[in-house]
Amino acid sequence: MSGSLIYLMGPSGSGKDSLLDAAREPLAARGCRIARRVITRSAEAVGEDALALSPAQFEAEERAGAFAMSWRANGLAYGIPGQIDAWLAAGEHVLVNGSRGYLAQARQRYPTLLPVLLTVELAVLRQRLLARGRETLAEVEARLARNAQFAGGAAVQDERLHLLDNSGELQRTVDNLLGLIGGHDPCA
Ligand SMILES: Nc1ncnc2c1ncn2[C@@H]1O[C@H](COP(=O)(O)OP(=O)(O)O)[C@@H](O)[C@H]1O
Ligand SMILES: O=P(O)(O)OC[C@H]1O[C@H](OP(=O)(O)OP(=O)(O)O)[C@H](O)[C@@H]1O
Repeated sequence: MSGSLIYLMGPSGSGKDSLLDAAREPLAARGCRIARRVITRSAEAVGEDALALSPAQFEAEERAGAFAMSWRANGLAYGIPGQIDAWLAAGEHVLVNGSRGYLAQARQRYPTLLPVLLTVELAVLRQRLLARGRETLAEVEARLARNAQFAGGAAVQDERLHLLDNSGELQRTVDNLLGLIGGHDPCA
């Protein structure tokens, strides 16, 4: 039987990378892998353990069919390696750091995916983006504006969506993610 795909989404700064880092070991213990993303962001950028490619390299990989999923946002290109299909086919569960803007397309390819939306109060979001210090003030404002476009939109009103609040302690969010996943069996 094929494994389940957990598609994690959330605004920039909501804590997706932090959550995945903190949940890595307990997820692995439940037979759930976290896909390593390919991003056209410099390798020095603080944050997740993603593979950095230049835009030209990314496009070449994309054309060659290297990605199971790929999208553009925040002036960057993001890809999920095609390797996840082999993992899923082998019955392994896979968690990906996805995009709200790409959810509909992701669903077309993986109709049974489990969509999880990480949420955080707006004031906390702004403060976390500023404290992270990775983006310029203009880039932070652009990310908040992108988030405002999603608020109330189809991707966040979907009744199949599982909401996970990360306004408080990260460990509580980790526990809630594990509970959510366990409750839907993929990584139980
Ligand atoms: N529950 C939390 N409490 C306090 N700070 C957090 C929490 N979750 C994440 N952060 C911090 O918020 C910032 C954004 O988190 P990050 O994981 O980079 O978000 P994303 O990957 O969604 O853009 C980071 O500086 C991180 O340390
Ligand atoms: O359509 P959206 O839901 O807005 O998502 C667009 C992209 O932004 C996020 O990137 P990322 O996690 O790299 O954000 P970060 O740069 O803040 O870490 C998310 O993971 C998507 O790749």
